[in-house]
Amino acid sequence: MNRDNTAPTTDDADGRLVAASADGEDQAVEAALRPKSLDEFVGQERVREQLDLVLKAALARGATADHVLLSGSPGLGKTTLSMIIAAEMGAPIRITSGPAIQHAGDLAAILSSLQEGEVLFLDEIHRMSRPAEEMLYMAMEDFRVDVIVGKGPGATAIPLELPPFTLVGATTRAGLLPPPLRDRFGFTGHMEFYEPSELERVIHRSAQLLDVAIDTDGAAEIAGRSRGTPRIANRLLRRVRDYAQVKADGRITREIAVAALGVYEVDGRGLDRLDRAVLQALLKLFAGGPVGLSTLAVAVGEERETVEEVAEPFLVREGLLARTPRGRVATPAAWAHLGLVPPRQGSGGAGQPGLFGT
Ligand SMILES: Nc1ncnc2c1ncn2[C@@H]1O[C@H](COP(=O)(O)OP(=O)(O)OP(=O)(O)O)[C@@H](O)[C@H]1O
Repeated sequence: MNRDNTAPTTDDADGRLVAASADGEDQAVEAALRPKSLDEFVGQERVREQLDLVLKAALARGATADHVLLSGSPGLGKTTLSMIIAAEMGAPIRITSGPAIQHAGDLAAILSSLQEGEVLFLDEIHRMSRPAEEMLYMAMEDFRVDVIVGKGPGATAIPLELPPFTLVGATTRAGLLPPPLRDRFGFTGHMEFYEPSELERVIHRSAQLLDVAIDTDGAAEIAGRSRGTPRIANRLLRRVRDYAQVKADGRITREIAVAALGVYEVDGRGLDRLDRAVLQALLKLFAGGPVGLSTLAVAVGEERETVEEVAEPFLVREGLLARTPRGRVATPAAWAHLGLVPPRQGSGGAGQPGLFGT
């Protein structure tokens, strides 16, 4: 395998234990934990089943598999799945990413060195430069690129034939892809967040590979705090393992997992210190809102972008916070989660009586 670029998306890789994007340690350990076949890949039943058909049909025809687009949040297994596609097809894989391809020439160099049937994994495909994107259209459709030689009026396009290859594009936001690019994929798989029971299976599998003893309740406890994301589940498992080794006999039980994740400030629902600070400010200082984003950010001493991009998406997904035209509002579940009682209707607070029936 060839990795041209290892830069992860860093939008929330700021050292948080519950960040969905990969940090350096993750990258080192992940290779060992990645499932190697579709059978080993946990969850994502629909994508797995559809992909299985696509790959088996291509194998039966003796052809290269259709181009595949995988969309979904960081850490849900897009890179893993691309490696599995290559393994199932018995093909080598080349890994690169949109931000690493700034010029069409960068892409031409990669494409022209591919072997027949090779899988090209292009992470963050929505961040590729425009000229490279246009070159990719032709490469995907006709297995051909025009290499421009020279500059200005004397420039000439030299057509270059490419061997058939399978492009696996990954994006966190399929909606950002221009339709001509989206349309050139024969198969699109949308990766969903994982159910806790699926994450439990991921955790048991990883524990076995890491040679860590863990019981059912211990795995369930970690799974429930992993925000639907295998990468976070694997990371929490490693931190709980550390705790179990230092403070106990190395075996992970529910009690150990609860104590360890308490030390790391990841609560029962997977919220960390920042998430809880935002909720606490919203509830305690603004009686549940509505309150403007900037005001909320000042109250927690963070940048507006940090609150909006790092903390809020998960709080919204969990149904703890709502973004409304009048500002941020806490839901009844937020009060319950922090063990607080919402103010009574018409009690004069900044709350918005009636919005959630509180
Ligand atoms: N379905 C799964 N079963 C078991 N482990 C998984 C699964 N999906 C992901 N993982 C594990 O989670 C980690 C992150 O997965 P991966 O790197 O494939 O995510 P990604 O979606 O490509 O993330 P990014 O968008 O940040 O590149 C890997 O260690 C992988 O082993």
